[in-house]
Amino acid sequence: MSKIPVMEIFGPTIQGEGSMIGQKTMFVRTAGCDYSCSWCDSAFTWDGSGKEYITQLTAEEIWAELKRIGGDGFSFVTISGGNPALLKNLDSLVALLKEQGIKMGVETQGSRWQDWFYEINELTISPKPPSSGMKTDFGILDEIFTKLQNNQHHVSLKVVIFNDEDYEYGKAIHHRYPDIPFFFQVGNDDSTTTDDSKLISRLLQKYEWLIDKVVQDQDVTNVKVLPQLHTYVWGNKRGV
Ligand SMILES: C[S@@+](CC[C@H](N)C(=O)[O-])C[C@H]1O[C@@H](n2cnc3c(N)ncnc32)[C@H](O)[C@@H]1O
Ligand SMILES: Nc1nc2[nH]cc(C(=O)O)c2c(=O)[nH]1
Ligand code: SF4
Ligand SMILES: [Mg+2]
Repeated sequence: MSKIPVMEIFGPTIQGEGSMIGQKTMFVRTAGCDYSCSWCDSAFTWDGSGKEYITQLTAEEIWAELKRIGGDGFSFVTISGGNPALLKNLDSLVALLKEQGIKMGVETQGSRWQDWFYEINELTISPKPPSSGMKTDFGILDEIFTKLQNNQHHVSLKVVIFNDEDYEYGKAIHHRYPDIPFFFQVGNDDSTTTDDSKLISRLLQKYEWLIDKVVQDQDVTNVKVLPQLHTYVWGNKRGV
């Protein structure tokens, strides 16, 4: 059986972001990313600092770990990373979870397509704005939405916003794919601090700033504005 590079498996917790916010879920976080966003809150998946936590697991071993820590108390699994879309062989995990009656969410930046996307119940595509330092490949992004358009697939767009330029980028993404549910997400520019009360008041201010922009903007109507809910509860803690 082929092995999947896994950084962490945790839960049950709640989905803190995007279209499934509040959903009780387990998480499987894969290792490795084709991007290196300047503000990545999960840089340990790709910058070498989490190397010792990476294990190579088969789909069956991941399922066994999910059951060991989650018991019968879950029916949803979110696969994030790193970029899980780098892994063609995640099809084995996706098939196994489907067989077990588990619904799945995936978090990816939209830089790669995989055929197993068709099996995902809630696919979140999160293109990266200028502040990340990354360049969006619109060819691949177009391909992803073209492939998914005739499927009853739940796919949404989520763009993290740190500044005005990011906001303009988010709008451009929304206007390019107007039929895809769109989420503006507050950027966390201090993803290492352990001072939770300082972090939360800062993130609340940023949330208010982002809400103000959206409510005053005549060019955007059908969008949602969300914080990373888990940071308000657990700060920058890992594995929650
Ligand atoms: C860690 S990424 C992993 C999945 C995939 N690589 C991606 O970027 O979509 C999961 C989500 O966290 C978001 N994220 C990463 N760092 C963040 C930060 N500092 N503040 C807010 N959101 C962040 C990403 O934009 C993405 O939507
Ligand atoms: N609770 C919780 N919700 C999340 N939503 C997306 C996450 C991610 O890192 O991909 C994440 C995470 O790490 N924790
Ligand atoms: S694409 Fe996602 S995991 Fe990769 S560096 Fe950017 S935020 Fe981090
Ligand atoms: Mg996270």
